[in-house]
Amino acid sequence: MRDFDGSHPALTYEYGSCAAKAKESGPVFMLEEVGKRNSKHKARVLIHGCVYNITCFLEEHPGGEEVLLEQVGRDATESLDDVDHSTDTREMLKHYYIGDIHPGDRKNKDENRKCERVHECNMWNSGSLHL
Ligand code: HEM
Repeated sequence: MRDFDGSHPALTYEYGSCAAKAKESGPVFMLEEVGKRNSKHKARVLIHGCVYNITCFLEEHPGGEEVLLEQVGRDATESLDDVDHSTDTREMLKHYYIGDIHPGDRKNKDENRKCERVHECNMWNSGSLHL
């Protein structure tokens, strides 16, 4: 019989005490790694030196799924910046943040840019969720 007290360890971390425990930045990816094994079911992109998993957003994108799929596994910075996206887009990206790109794979203009993330457990009091 499984000893299960109803609290999954991962969920405890994510939604319980993550504010105290969560690291400020995520894992570091090599560009090559971001480019591997992407699909509609696992869609990662690099934007300004930050790595995002946008799988859940593909179908929601107001500009269509296709344009995002073309960027999957790549540096989508220019394509994103070429379109007149609102500041909401930047806010939204924080929710999909999964890590940083290795400093050796960063473009110069991304050097001092800090990747921002939203701690889901903190959404209610961080002001990042506008009700
Ligand atoms: C992961 C990256 C992206 C996110 C989070 C994102 C998010 C959004 C959001 C929230 C909008 C609604 C309008 C706004 O608030 O600006 C939008 C619109 C749009 N996006 Fe993106 N976008 C991304 C990447 C791209 C890329 C790479 C392209 C094109 C190559 C693109 C093309 C468009 C277009 C054409 C619209 C306008 C749709 C319309 O008003 O009919 N987006 N996007």
